[in-house]
Amino acid sequence: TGSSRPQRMLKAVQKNATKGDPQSVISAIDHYCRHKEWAMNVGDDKGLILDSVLTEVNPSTALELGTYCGYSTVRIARLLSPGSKLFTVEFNPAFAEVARQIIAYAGLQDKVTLVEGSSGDLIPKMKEQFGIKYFDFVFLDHWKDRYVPDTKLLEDCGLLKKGSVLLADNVICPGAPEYLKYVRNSPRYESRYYKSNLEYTKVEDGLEKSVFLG
Ligand SMILES: Cn1cnc(CNC(=O)c2cc(-c3ccc(F)cc3)cc(O)c2O)c1
Ligand SMILES: [Mg+2]
Repeated sequence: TGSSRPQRMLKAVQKNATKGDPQSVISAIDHYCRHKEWAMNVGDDKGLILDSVLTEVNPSTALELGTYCGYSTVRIARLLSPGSKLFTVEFNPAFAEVARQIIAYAGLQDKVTLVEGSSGDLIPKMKEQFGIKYFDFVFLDHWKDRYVPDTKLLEDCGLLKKGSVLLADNVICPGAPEYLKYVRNSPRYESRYYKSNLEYTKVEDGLEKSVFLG
């Protein structure tokens, strides 16, 4: 059988990027997805917003829900301070396999722990399994109908502290209407919408940044 889109993306990285150079991995994926075949990475436009929020928060322990091929994993991990850690959760084993190779190609494997499984199952186990106290930063980019239940789970498991930042992708396209209602109406969050566009297109999309107030 033929290759998959994630496997073709990995090939493009191995062909066009420099081993150990995260920026070249990001550029190789963006070029491939803009000129060869679209893929659901956060992309370069929203990626710049992700970079700026991440740099502002400078998290010690970050969580990503929805690894896919590891594009945003590389974007986040490349900006972490020494000793900081990124945990990323992916349900799909084929995606996880490609992501591991892309993260390793970027040379970021020591900063990243990729956990395979469903976020709903894994979040309650993270404190005990990885000795995590809190997440300073959470990037939500998995199934859009999981954004609300997993945010509630993070709260209930005591994994958010005052000032923890949630950044959610795709709040317009494909959309996460219940999530926007939840964080915008809750007294426990201060939310702000960053208008942008769906990766590699002119369609509107954006990121919602929500600060947990404790
Ligand atoms: C299967 N699967 C594994 N992970 C996920 C979660 N991610 C998404 O669903 C996702 C979807 C889109 C998108 C798809 C089609 C379209 F026409 C427009 C937008 C964009 C994104 O940035 C996403 O994150 C889905
Ligand atoms: Mg997305």
